Amino acid sequence: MNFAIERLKLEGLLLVRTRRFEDPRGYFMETWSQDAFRQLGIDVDFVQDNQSLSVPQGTVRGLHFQVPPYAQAKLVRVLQGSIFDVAVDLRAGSPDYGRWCGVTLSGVKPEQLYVPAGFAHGFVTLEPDTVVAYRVDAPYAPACDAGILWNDPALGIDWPVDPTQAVLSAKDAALPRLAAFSTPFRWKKAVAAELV
Ligand SMILES: Cc1cn([C@H]2C[C@H](O)[C@@H](COP(=O)(O)OP(=O)(O)O[C@H]3O[C@@H](C)C(=O)[C@@H](O)[C@H]3O)O2)c(=O)[nH]c1=O
Repeated sequence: MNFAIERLKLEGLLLVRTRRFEDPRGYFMETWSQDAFRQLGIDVDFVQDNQSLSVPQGTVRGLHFQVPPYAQAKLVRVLQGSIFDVAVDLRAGSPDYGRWCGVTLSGVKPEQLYVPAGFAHGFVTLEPDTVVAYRVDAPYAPACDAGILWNDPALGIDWPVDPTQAVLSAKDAALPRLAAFSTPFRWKKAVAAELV
């Protein structure tokens, strides 16, 4: 088994550690294995791989999620640089609703964050030229794209960035606060075949 999981403080949120085989050439590691993940209790069918480069340190992307029927679970890793990666529980009825959890991920540590559907996700880059890669289990569906303002005081996220230095897209800077989402979502699993 090349993977081990650590349960984080929000139910379902996992830190996935990967065995790295090092030799004089460098290293080899698996980054995802459907069989191994199933053995660990993570039954997920990824359908899309994403990658982003954030040039300035202090780039904030998030907090993002897709609403049903295209809600997404995400497996996030950093290829280069480092991030403070954050997930916010948006599952109606969850004892953790509205609570956040953050972990540092970097290109030099074989760790990934597994974020189940029902969470908003975002990160701030801690170094210039940071490359983030993640797999998602539902396709991109712009009509289902949603987000919450990264520094909504109601969330109280302790972002390791000076807010006046944070670099955001215009879209992310204009996202609503959590209080704007009054209707709880039904976080049923997305069906890729529904995409036309
Ligand atoms: C997310 C996404 C975006 N796009 C396009 C839309 C847009 O023109 C351009 C940039 O999109 P965004 O500004 O939303 O990219 P970005 O801010 O990097 O969005 C990502 O943020 C992180 C935190 C996540 O969790 C991801 O799920 C995703 O929402 O890429 C796709 O074609 N496919 C996709 O899956």
